[in-house]
Amino acid sequence: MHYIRNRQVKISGIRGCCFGIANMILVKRMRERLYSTLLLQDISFFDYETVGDLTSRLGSDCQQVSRVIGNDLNLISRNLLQGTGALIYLVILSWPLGLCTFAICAMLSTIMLLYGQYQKKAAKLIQDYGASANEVAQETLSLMRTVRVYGTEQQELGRYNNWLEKLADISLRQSAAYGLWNFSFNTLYHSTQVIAVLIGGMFILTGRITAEQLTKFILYSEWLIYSTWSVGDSLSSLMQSIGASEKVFQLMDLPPSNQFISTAGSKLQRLVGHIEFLSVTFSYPSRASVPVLQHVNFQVHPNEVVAIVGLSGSGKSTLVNLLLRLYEPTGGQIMIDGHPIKDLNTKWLRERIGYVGQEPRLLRTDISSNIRYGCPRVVNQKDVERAAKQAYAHEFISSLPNGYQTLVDDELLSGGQKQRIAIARAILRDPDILILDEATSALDAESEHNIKGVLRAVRSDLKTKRTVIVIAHRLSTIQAADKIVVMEGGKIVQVGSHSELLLKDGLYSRLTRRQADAVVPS
Ligand SMILES: Nc1ncnc2c1ncn2[C@@H]1O[C@H](COP(=O)(O)OP(=O)(O)OP(=O)(O)O)[C@@H](O)[C@H]1O
Repeated sequence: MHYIRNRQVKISGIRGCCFGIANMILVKRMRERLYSTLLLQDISFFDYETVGDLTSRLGSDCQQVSRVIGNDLNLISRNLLQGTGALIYLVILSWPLGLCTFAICAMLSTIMLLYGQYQKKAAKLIQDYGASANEVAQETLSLMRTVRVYGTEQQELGRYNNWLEKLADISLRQSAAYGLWNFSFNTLYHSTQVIAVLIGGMFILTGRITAEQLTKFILYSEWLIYSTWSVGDSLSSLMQSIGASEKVFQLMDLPPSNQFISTAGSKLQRLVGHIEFLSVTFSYPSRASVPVLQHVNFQVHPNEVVAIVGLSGSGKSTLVNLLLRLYEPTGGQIMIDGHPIKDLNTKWLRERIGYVGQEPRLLRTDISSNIRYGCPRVVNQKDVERAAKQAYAHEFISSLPNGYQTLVDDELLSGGQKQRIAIARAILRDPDILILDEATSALDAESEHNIKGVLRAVRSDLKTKRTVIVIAHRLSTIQAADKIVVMEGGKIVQVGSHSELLLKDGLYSRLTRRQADAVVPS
């Protein structure tokens, strides 16, 4: 045994190094593959999965899976080979003794398989609970301001502790199972030696084997038992890895969304910007039974500025989501320049749309890179600054110590400043269709005035004519729109210009009156 162990120690350095490298390569490949699969999923996929869960799959789960190749499989195969050799030699030395030892090893293997199965289940639970704990922590830390303002630190700690307790409970059971497994191993290991000495002693007395053969037998049976134990140990950790990896492999096997097949769909020579919604009906996949849009019909002519207004939750942003092909309509269809949107190449279409979302988020990089983000054409710093000027962002950017090179992230700028950067980003693309979803909601009165200026500039600039869709809560920003579409409960209830709609006693005039009342103190 000493000889075997010494040899194992000598080669373990080289083996450890090789498997360390293999491990590193494997983890990297798995993370790359998983990340690229996630990036190519439909948006609806992210309505079901949580960010904390996905990030822990990318992190600790990938690491756990790599142990399978890096260590366990290697140990299992080596010990299986050693154990089989030892068993053959034991049977040759004395078949009755050899069979007794084999029977003990079979018992050990059965216990080991049961233990392995348990470890697999426990590992899966540990990964799930760990992911849930991560999710809570990630959510709480990213909403720190809300937590602080509402004083919910203890509540959040309780939520986190709840998962930690579940984790501790399952880890405790896992340790107990490990103790039981080791106890069974020790008992069976010693019983091999007792059987060898008792039966072997009798065999020596009857002259069936010599004392030297019995000594060899005891040594080799130790080897066999050690190998069986080692296989069991590695198998349980292999099972843990498999338990942890199930979700990782499920995620890695997801096919990419069809919209990422670059050859799919046609590319028009140019995008004119004529948009038609024909009896469009839609429900979000995560709430399939709740209709969000019902038979929506309207059209936007090329170079028109169309405003969409309505109460909160009436489906305004959903219309834009469908136009950006983040979701597919469940009924009816959307036409762009006379072509069904689903027949157009998605990448080509999105490259021609500039979009400013409700809560634009910035990347942790400099302002210039944030403005250039995703721009499909080659642009220089002058273009960036021109776009920033049009978005009325140039002045505040220039006042920062490092100007356009200032490192920003989501926390370092005000809501209005972030929106202005997002508007500059959309303008820099020189899009054929510009979509501003509540782009003025976080802007102060002066900036709102400036954004109205942007809209005016967009309309009057004959060289850069484009179709513009504006979703706004503040009706004062969209009075000059060519057409105003009024939505209520997923349906279009009014369409017309500001003055036309004011003359009718409908939702638009009610909303306008309500906003005017809110501004003028009674
Ligand atoms: N990803 C989603 N999954 C399920 N339901 C959603 C999802 N996004 C929005 N909804 C639901 O769809 C409905 C319309 O939402 P939408 O964001 O389009 O309204 P909106 O008119 O833009 O509202 P607001 O003016 O408040 O932004 C709402 O009832 C909302 O709860």
